[in-house]
Amino acid sequence: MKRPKLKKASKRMTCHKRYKIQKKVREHHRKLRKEAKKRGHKKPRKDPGIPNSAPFKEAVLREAELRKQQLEELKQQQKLDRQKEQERKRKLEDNPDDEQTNVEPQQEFEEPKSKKAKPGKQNPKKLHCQELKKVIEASDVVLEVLDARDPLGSRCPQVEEAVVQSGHKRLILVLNKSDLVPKENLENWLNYLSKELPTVVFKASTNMKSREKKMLKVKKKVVPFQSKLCCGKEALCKLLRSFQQSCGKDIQVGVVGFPNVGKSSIINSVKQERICTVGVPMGLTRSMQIVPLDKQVTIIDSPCLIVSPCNSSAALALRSPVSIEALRPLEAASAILSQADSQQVVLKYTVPGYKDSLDFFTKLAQKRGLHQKGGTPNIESAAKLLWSEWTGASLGYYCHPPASWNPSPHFNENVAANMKKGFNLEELEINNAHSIRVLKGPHLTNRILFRSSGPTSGVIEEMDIPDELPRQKENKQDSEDQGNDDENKTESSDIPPVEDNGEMLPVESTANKPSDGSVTLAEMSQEGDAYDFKTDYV
Ligand SMILES: Nc1nc2c(ncn2[C@@H]2O[C@H](COP(=O)(O)OP(=O)(O)OP(=O)(O)O)[C@@H](O)[C@H]2O)c(=O)[nH]1
Repeated sequence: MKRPKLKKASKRMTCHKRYKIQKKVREHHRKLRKEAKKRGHKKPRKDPGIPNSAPFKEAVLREAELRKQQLEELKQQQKLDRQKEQERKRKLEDNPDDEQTNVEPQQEFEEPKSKKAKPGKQNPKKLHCQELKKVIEASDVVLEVLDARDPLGSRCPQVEEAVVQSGHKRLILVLNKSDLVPKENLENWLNYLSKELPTVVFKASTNMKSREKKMLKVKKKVVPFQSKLCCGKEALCKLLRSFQQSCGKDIQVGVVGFPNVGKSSIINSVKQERICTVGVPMGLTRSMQIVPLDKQVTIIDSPCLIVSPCNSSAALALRSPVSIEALRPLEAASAILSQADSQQVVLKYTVPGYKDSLDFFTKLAQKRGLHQKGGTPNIESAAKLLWSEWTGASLGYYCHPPASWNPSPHFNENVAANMKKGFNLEELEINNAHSIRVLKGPHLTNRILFRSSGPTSGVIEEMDIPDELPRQKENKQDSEDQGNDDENKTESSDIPPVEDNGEMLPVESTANKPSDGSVTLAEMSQEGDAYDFKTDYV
């Protein structure tokens, strides 16, 4: 006989009873606190974080983020190992007599180990390239994310060529970080880039904290997200949908670009959720991540493009995800400074005029109170400060677009026309105009004119990456051999050579003359060292 279903007892109670319980709970907590106080326990103090005025705030955050990532990966690895061990034990327990199964699980267990060992031995840059190629191959539309502060410098001819050669893929340029450049400049760039490819003006949401995330989920209607923080989302989504409708099939959209241009931030902004890892450290994304936008459109996040060693020192300094210690800060910062407008630099950093980069770093160190023992200005710290600001996400610098339109070699008028097929470009134009209207430009003192080095070459073929890192190994060996000698070296050993008259040698010449046996920026890249994966991608 079927039993009638019992109705669940209601948890409702009288207010009197509820308040009584709450009071009891409060009393209980008070008692616990009192007892803890008696035992000498103090309430743990809240971490106040790093103040904005702290020097190297971004560098410190970067390192903390990397450490966190490494820890998470280690935990994940340990968890996987534990799971495999448990599985093996369970199989052994199930079939203790079966010799074959005794052997097989062992092999099964060992095989992934050897597979896992491979990536460690293989150059991690190659893995990076493999992932990137997978993303490009899987995509119908490739979004090339450009930093609006240097759009030309964040274009990668190699990726564009790969997309053009595929024949059927489409390429869209996304001008991200448009909040960091003056409006007129943004308009000029939009006009310039739109001649070649569909271009979307974008400003990704940057401070989407977990609290905001919760708020989004709870109060779906009162979302401060779109209006306040993100700009260009509608334009991008409508553009992708217009293409999807013209294709009549589901589409995959790959997001590619150099480190820190905001690929993951764009995906998070479009999804209005913190799905992809975002942060100031360069090269945070290490593998592709598939994010469905809706039923028809899927977005794929990709690891950053690898910068080729043939680029200028400034391009290497701005786009190589090396740790600040691995990079020679004075060399990197001088390369950046040499391409910036000196008057605006003076205005931004509120230092008196400077003769050369060494003079500037000395003055900056004095201004910011960066001193070594004995009170001499710590110019290396000043250089690090400048470098971390320029590779961070808040400094507003901008470049002028070329006077005339010079299409990239792989683009001709036919290719450009082909790339625009299937998109609703009139709608895009209206949406872009709206985005520019809504955006506030950076403050006058936060605008530095920068001379772009032109498109940055990227490495997308695995074979272009060396297997071994001979120089790095040599250096390691050397430093081990030198032992205590190195420890005795002062910080000044990193300072680039200075001419007799006190002037610092040009960046290129200093790049060729490492004073302490360490490799220069260009050398590091050539030998696969620009990405210090030991430090950044353990
Ligand atoms: N001001 C501003 N900052 C942005 C914008 N988009 C991203 N950022 C910041 O730029 C930094 C890098 O953003 P990510 O989304 O991690 O960049 P990514 O291209 O995915 O970086 P990788 O993982 O290195 O490839 C973060 O600190 C973001 O907060 C933007 O539109 N405006």
